[in-house]
Amino acid sequence: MTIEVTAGEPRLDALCVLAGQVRELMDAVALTDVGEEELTAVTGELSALTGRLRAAARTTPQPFEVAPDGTLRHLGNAVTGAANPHALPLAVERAPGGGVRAELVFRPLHEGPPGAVHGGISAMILDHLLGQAVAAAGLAGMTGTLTVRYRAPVPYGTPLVATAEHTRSEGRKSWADGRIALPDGTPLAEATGLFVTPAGWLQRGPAGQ
Ligand SMILES: CCCCCCCC(=O)SCCNC(=O)CCNC(=O)[C@H](O)C(C)(C)COP(=O)(O)OP(=O)(O)OC[C@H]1O[C@@H](n2cnc3c(N)ncnc32)[C@H](O)[C@@H]1OP(=O)(O)O
Repeated sequence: MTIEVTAGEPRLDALCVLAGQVRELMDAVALTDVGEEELTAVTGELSALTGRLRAAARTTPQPFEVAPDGTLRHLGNAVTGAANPHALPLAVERAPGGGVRAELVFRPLHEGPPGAVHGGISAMILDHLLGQAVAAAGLAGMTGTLTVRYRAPVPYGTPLVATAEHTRSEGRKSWADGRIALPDGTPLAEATGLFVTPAGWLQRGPAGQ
């Protein structure tokens, strides 16, 4: 899955490419079977590379910002941020029938129980998607509660589809439902969540603008 980075921003583009390379590194670490000597040698090289990146460092990830095309983006986000190696990254889009959807493939490094994705990783994806469904309805909020029903083990290495939709609002409170499913629609994990719009956001917006 590739995330388009707005043209004309070569440094951010390079940062996202670096983050993608680090994701490959993380996968390689999780699966490597090379011997102890090679592990020690690679650790030494990585330590030197880490030092080079820390030569000029910020204290927070890439912020919420307005991209040159006018859209709001958050390249540092732990779920969607192309500049964050922790992110899949998830590419969320508006669903044709309303709500939001994302296609995703979990990887072996997301393993919790043997052969399946960690429940907390699934919950993280659902949390974000439900939040984005609420935001798509014009009601951005922070998660107040998230309830997940794990119906079947979520596999990694398999194409999956996550969907979510805003269901109702009362004042600053909004609810959303969502699920991670097989491509044929069979639900594996289902969630419902309550999102509260902090009073301050009504004046300033989530990015503090
Ligand atoms: C587009 C991007 C999508 C991103 C999605 C990602 C979402 C996330 O992961 S957010 C991170 C996880 N969540 C958090 O860190 C939230 C931490 N908590 C908070 O910041 C605050 O407690 C917050 C914002 C939820 C509520 O604070 P505040 O606005 O002061 O609430 P408050 O005025 O006390 O209550 C407002 C209403 O919400 C209800 N409420 C507040 N918190 C909760 C809660 N946790 N559970 C249930 N109800 C709640 C109150 O009962 C009250 O209801 P009513 O109006 O009926 O009396």
